[in-house]
Amino acid sequence: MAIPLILASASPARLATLRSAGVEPTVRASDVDEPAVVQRAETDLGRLDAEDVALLLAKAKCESVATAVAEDDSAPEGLIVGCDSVLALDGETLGKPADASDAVDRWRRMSGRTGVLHTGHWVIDDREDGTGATFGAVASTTVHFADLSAEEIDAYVATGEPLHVAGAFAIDGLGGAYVRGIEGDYHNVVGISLPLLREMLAEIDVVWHELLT
Ligand SMILES: Nc1nc2c(ncn2[C@@H]2O[C@H](COP(=O)(O)OP(=O)(O)OP(=O)(O)O)[C@@H](O)[C@H]2O)c(=O)[nH]1
Repeated sequence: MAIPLILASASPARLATLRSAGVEPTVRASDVDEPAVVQRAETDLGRLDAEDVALLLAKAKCESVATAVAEDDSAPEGLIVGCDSVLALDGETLGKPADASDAVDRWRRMSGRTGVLHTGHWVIDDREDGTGATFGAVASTTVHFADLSAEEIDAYVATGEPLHVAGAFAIDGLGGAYVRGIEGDYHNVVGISLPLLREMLAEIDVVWHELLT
């Protein structure tokens, strides 16, 4: 019997990535107000860098779902995993574009340049016989963007894909032609780093294949 995993994310890409690796999670999205969480933290701590933001939001989502699971007698016990992805470019932390105009502006800056896609991962061991551990980590992947003409940027944004993803690009989608290369974990760009998750679970003595259905 596989150890149950609860994915605290509405991301179809994270779900597909886990499924492709043989893990069938229970999806339970959080309703975290991400800008409010960041603003509150920066009021206390000052400006956060991209990795801090990704980890903070992954933690907030995971904890929100853990609270909901605790209040729901019908919810399965298991390992709760939350994630958040952001693109660091020129010292800025970029999530999903606000609108098409923002996506065009982003690509005008990304074209021919390099950014780093950080995905924060947070795990709460909510198993009945588990460790109760709650901890996080960030995986970072360097992304080299191709040189795009203004016409290519407009055409890509017009597809709508950039509007739904952090960094305004999907490496496994229509944006694949616009990524010249990466250094680091590919799935981390898509939204969840499988090797990092494997290492995190090893910290609580969970062996990866114990998750496989
Ligand atoms: N398919 C794909 N999705 C990407 C890529 N880069 C970022 N994303 C998605 O962009 C979204 C980043 O926004 P997040 O706030 O981390 O996650 P979300 O989709 O809002 O879902 P929650 O975890 O419920 O907040 C995630 O769904 C990522 O999977 C990519 O290269 N390919």
